[in-house]
Amino acid sequence: MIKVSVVGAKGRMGSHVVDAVNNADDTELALALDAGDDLAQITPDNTDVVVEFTVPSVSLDNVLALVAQGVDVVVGTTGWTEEKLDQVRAALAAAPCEGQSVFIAPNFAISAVLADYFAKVAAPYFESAEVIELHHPNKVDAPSGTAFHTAQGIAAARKAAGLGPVPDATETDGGSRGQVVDGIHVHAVRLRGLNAHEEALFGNDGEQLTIRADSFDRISFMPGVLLAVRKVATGSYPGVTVGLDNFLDL
Ligand SMILES: NC(=O)C1=CN([C@@H]2O[C@H](COP(=O)(O)OP(=O)(O)OC[C@H]3O[C@@H](n4cnc5c(N)ncnc54)[C@H](O)[C@@H]3O)[C@@H](O)[C@H]2O)C=CC1
Ligand SMILES: O=C(O)C1=N[C@H](C(=O)O)C[C@H](O)C1
Repeated sequence: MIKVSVVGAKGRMGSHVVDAVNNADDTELALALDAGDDLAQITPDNTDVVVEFTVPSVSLDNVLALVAQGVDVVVGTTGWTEEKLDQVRAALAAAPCEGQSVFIAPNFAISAVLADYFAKVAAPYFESAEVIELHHPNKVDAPSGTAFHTAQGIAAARKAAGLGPVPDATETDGGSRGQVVDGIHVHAVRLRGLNAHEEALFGNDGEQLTIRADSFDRISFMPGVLLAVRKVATGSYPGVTVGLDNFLDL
C-alpha cells in the first residue's frame, strides 16, 4: 500500500483527494492536514507521497518544508514560476533522502492534458493563436495555471517553427486583450456554474481550429492524481517533474 498524506485536505480538491485515496485499492490515507496544522507531523515513516492542493501563496513554502522532511510530493496547486521551480530543485539537491521527487501538474484531467498537447501540435500551422480559460468564480488566481502552461507551449512550438508574433492591430487596450504570456494572449472568464474549461483558438485566412477541454466535476482530476502518486512512489522520477504528459504515452 502507498501511504499518502494530503495537505489542503479540507479544500475543494483536497477533500476529493482524501476520498480518492481512501477508495483506491493500492493507497491508504496517512494524514489529512489543512491550514494551521503542523506539517512536521509528516515523516518518511508515516508517508510515502504527499499530495499538496492549497493556494499559490503558500504552496512553495509547503513543498520546501516537505522536501526537507524527506518525503516525495505531488503538487496540484498553481502559481509555479521558473524561479520557484529553481528553489525546489535547490531544496531537492540538499534533501535528506536520495532520489526524492517533486511532481507538479498544472492539470490532472486527461481532457486538459490532451488539449494542451494538441495545442502544441497545432501551433506551428496557424498565424493566430489565443487562449481562453473559463472557471468557477471562487478561483483565486488568473489566468489559470493550465492556460499559462498552454500559452507557453504554443509560444514554444511557434518559435521552434520559426513563426513571428501573432498579428494584432490593437492600438488601445484597457485590458480586454488579456494577459500576454510569451506573446500569446490569455483571457480569463469567471462565471457561477462553471468548473474548469479551456479553449485554444487558432486562425488562418479563411479557417479556424478550436481545441476545447471541459472539466465539469472535480472527480475528473482524480485518476491523474492517483497516477502521479503511483508513478512517484516507484522512486523512478527523482528531481522536479512538471506535467502529467510525462506519465502518458503521448
Ligand atoms: N492541478 C490540477 O489539476 C488542479 C489544480 N487546482 C489548483 O489547486 C489549488 C487548490 O484549489 P481548490 O482546492 O479549489 O482551493 P480551495 O481554496 O478549495 O482549497 C485550498 C485549501 O488549502 C488550505 N490551505 C491554505 N493554506 C494552507 C496551508 N498553509 N497549509 C495547509 N493547507 C492550507 C485551505 O484551508 C483550503 O482548505 C489551486 O491552486 C487550484 O488552481 C485545482 C483543480 C485542479
Ligand atoms: O482552480 C481550479 O479550479 C483549477 N485550477 C487549475 C488551473 O489553474 O489551471 C486546474 C483547473 O483548471 C482547475
